Amino acid sequence: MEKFQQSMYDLIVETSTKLPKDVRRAIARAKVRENAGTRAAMALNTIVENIQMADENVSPICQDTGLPTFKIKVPVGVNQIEMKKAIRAAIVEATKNGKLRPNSVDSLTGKNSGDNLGEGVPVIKFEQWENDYIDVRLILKGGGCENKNIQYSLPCELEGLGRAGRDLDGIRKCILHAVYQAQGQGCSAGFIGVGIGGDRSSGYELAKEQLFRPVDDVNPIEELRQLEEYIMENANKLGIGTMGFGGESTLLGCKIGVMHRIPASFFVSVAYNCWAFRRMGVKIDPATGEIIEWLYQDGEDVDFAKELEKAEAAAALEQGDTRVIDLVPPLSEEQVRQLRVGDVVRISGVIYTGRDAIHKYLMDHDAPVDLNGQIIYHCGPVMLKDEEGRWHAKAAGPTTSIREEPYQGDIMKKFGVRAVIGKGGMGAKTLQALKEHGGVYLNAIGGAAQYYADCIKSVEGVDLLEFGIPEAMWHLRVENFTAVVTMDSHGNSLHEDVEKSSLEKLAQFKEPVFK
Ligand SMILES: O=C(O)C[C@H](O)C(=O)O
Ligand code: SF4
Repeated sequence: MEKFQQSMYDLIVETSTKLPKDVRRAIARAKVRENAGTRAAMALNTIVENIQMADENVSPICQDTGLPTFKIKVPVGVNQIEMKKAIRAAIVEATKNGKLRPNSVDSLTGKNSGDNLGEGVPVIKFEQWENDYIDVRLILKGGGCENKNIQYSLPCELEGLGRAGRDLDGIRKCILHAVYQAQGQGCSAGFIGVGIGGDRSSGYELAKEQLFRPVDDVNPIEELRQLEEYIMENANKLGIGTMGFGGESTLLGCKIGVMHRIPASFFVSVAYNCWAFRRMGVKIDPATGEIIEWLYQDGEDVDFAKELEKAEAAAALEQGDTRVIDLVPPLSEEQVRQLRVGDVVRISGVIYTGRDAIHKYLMDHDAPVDLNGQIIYHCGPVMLKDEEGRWHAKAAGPTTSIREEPYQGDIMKKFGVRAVIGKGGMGAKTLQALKEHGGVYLNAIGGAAQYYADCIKSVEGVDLLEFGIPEAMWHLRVENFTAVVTMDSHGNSLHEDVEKSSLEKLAQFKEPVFK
């Protein structure tokens, strides 16, 4: 087994940097559906470009490593303790090499361990089997989509859909509702795994297990096959679209599993995974530890380079009616008030990252830099220091902004911040503050971590690094950083509009389908 650690390192790097073929095909299908020229189509093009860049740079597709989860099947007699040690060592090495972001945080002190190890991290689950090889599967499921997982206890009342009872039709309603409530915040278009039955923990476990099924397999249970097909057809009618910009591609895959339950409980658990569906697997020789075969690599590969050429040609034709506005911070109130929902902005200059820890901190501390007229970027990048001690951004896409909702408006007013960049949109409190104070919300494309890292020309400084790499305030000099205005200072919010219209569309699925 002396090659096992290297094999695990290769698996981690491959999972973090290259999407498997089945996922690529699903994204390519979504591209065909999304109408050229819309914001959703533009977002999908950025996603495709990002996938391509991650391939070429062998760098993380998305900056969020998630909670690395290994599922391993071993022949009887294989030493699991040694395997665990090798996996942990491979995780540390991949983190050191910028293939993973240090993502393991002490829940009580908030301290980032710096190497992706911690109490219960990574997750490693073993099972024995009677085959003569080892099967290792890895999923890197990010936090934004994890936060959109949802569990229903039937019977229940669902907004838009009415009562969901303890039957297949009730399950149908829960799944549609799960897609609706995620909106664009889990970086749609997404994939869902559904677990029917079990208790609260085994139900979620089953839901997550479904994410290991190939996207294009067929459910062997006839009712579930029908339900999967129904969901794929109808969830895409909700009009949420890529990034929640509105559009035709909301769901890329739906896999449903079932287990027994106890008489009093009926859970439907839904695990939501973003488009950056990083899960991979290998077969391992138990004698040497070498990789015998890569999984999820059957079937046709998608030539994204060709797809991009087509998209660029279409975009050139559509350019006409899009306002593209160049912004160089510091921004004035007047400049910001000219921006309207739907405008595309291109930022050049220095922007400051700030996410959960920074927002909490700024509520009762001074800012480490003058933020007047400045732009805050909701982002926790992957950073590497070179031999001369200079920092480089290896992956830097936006994080889910709604988590900052309790703070954002107050912080914008307190420090004179004029714009925030993030993804998934923000709520009524922030919208009101944008109106009162003169501010704007800019939606970047979630998961496009290579695309945005490429816009970062230098790292000019960092404050509050004691919060850990993802939570520190990085000063990033960017060039042509592109984002879409989705909330403006005139009370308009694309997110509010899409949420409202998708709720109306959800209501069309109220009547029973599976009797
Ligand atoms: O932690 C992050 O970088 C982002 C997170 O995955 C998110 O979707 O909000
Ligand atoms: S930022 Fe988006 S793509 Fe990345 S892990 Fe979070 S939900 Fe997934």
